[in-house]
Amino acid sequence: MLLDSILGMFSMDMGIDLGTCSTLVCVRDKGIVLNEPSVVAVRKGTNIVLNDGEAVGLVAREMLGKTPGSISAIRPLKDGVISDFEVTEAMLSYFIRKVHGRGGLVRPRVVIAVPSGITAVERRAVVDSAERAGARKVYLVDEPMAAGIGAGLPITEPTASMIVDIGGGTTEVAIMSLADIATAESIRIGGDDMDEAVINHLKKTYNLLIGEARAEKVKIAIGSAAPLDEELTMEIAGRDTISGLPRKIVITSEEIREALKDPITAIIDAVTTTLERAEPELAADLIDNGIHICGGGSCLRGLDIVLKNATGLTVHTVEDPLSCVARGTSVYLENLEIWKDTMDHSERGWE
Ligand SMILES: Nc1ncnc2c1ncn2[C@@H]1O[C@H](COP(=O)(O)OP(=O)(O)OP(=O)(O)O)[C@@H](O)[C@H]1O
Repeated sequence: MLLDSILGMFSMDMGIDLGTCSTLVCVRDKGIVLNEPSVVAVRKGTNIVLNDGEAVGLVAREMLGKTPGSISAIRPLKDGVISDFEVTEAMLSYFIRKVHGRGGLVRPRVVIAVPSGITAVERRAVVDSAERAGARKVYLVDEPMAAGIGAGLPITEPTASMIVDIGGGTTEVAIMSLADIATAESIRIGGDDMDEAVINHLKKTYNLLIGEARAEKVKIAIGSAAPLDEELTMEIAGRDTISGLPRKIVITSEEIREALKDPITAIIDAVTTTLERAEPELAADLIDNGIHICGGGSCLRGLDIVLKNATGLTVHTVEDPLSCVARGTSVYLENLEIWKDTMDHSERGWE
């Protein structure tokens, strides 16, 4: 333990929100120092990362449009968990190197936020990947706890705090009290499923094929969960599935809302089931404390309204909803000496 504290002085310990869409890294006393897409550019059909392992994150996304054909973009996390180990390791290793610098004397300790619903095997995979990517010691925290702490909720107090974190691949719902998760639900549905719903709608209704990036743009530009004061329209280009030729159409926010119904209903169901399973005392606290929503998906117009209607509780969107998990990991870093024994961690490493 003493050795670890001394080593800590020579390494730049970091907190990582390893997300399906983006990865954020924060460093003690410096806040968020990296925020890049969780994308890796590899030579097509292989796991070889381009540019000697440097084609990761923003660089990978930029390279994509420029040299199509020989390069494929891999998102190594799916539904919030690692779907491609080798590529995740390459990605983590690049991010750790970028933040820590090659000159770092000692390998860093790393706190990683993971979905609360992942299996022990999946947790192990995250630890192994981070260790091989250059971490000295790896600690895991549950995403809802990190989100609660990052949002400044009183999760260590004897009152209920409820977090709904809607990410790209997962939605995490948790009721917390006394620094522990009392009831939680993690579903593998998030913003990516909304994009897919947009793609399917356009294919089915207009025989128009669009890609994921364009579908995400539609969702962000005119997507909603509840009726808007002023409904919106948008022109969208894609490829006609019958003629094979490019074509443009105009779509409305009403039809996109209808298309998004399934993933949104799944999110609402996860929230109501969690509430139904909560201890009555904690459920009662939530009448005053309300629900806090975060993650990129919480920015969808009207999501707060449909959640309020379904639960009867006040719904607050946390400040800076995309970075609250990362901010929470940085609080864990600050308190690592006190909290580390309560956290899931790698058995190897020096202590
Ligand atoms: N304004 C917006 N309206 C709707 N959705 C949005 C908006 N901004 C971002 N998103 C969506 O939020 C999702 C990404 O959220 P976030 O960065 O919190 O996920 P992540 O942490 O990478 O994923 P996960 O937690 O599942 O691993 C994407 O699906 C993105 O399209």
